[in-house]
Amino acid sequence: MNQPELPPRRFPAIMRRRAASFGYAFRGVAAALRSEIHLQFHAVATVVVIGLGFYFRLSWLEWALVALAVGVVLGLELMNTAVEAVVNLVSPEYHPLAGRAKDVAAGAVLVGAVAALVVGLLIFGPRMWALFVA
Ligand SMILES: Nc1ncnc2c1ncn2[C@@H]1O[C@H](COP(=O)(O)OP(=O)(O)OP(=O)(O)O)[C@@H](O)[C@H]1O
Repeated sequence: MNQPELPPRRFPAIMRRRAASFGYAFRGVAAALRSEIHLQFHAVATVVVIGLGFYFRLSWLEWALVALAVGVVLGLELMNTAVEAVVNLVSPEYHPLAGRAKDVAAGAVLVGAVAALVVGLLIFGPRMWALFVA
């Protein structure tokens, strides 16, 4: 008896496209890390914060807050890098709107960094105080 004809196997093709998208995203992160000094600084700060987190044995909730803060800052820094690249592409010459776009993108990073600083001070501040001062 003839077997019923199976539909074409599309699942692997979808998976391949997803994997390619992840590849492009990782390539973007790597390119930004190579070229952006601010992002390199945040990456080093992230490694330091993770080390401190293990040293001070953070709770799950504290790890969650730290992860959120780190993710927000790194994500905004990447978005800022993307905005700068697009602005440089479409407006290499001076234009007030180009300047505003770059300033606002930089402002977004600043807001995220201040929030992350507050989280860091609340979580690590008392522990540092107890370690070095008290
Ligand atoms: N094409 C432009 N038109 C108007 N103002 C600009 C333009 N390019 C940059 N600026 C102004 O100069 C500032 C610094 O721009 P720049 O491209 O040097 O970015 P940056 O924040 O120093 O980033 P990075 O150091 O990561 O390259 C901007 O925030 C903006 O105010």
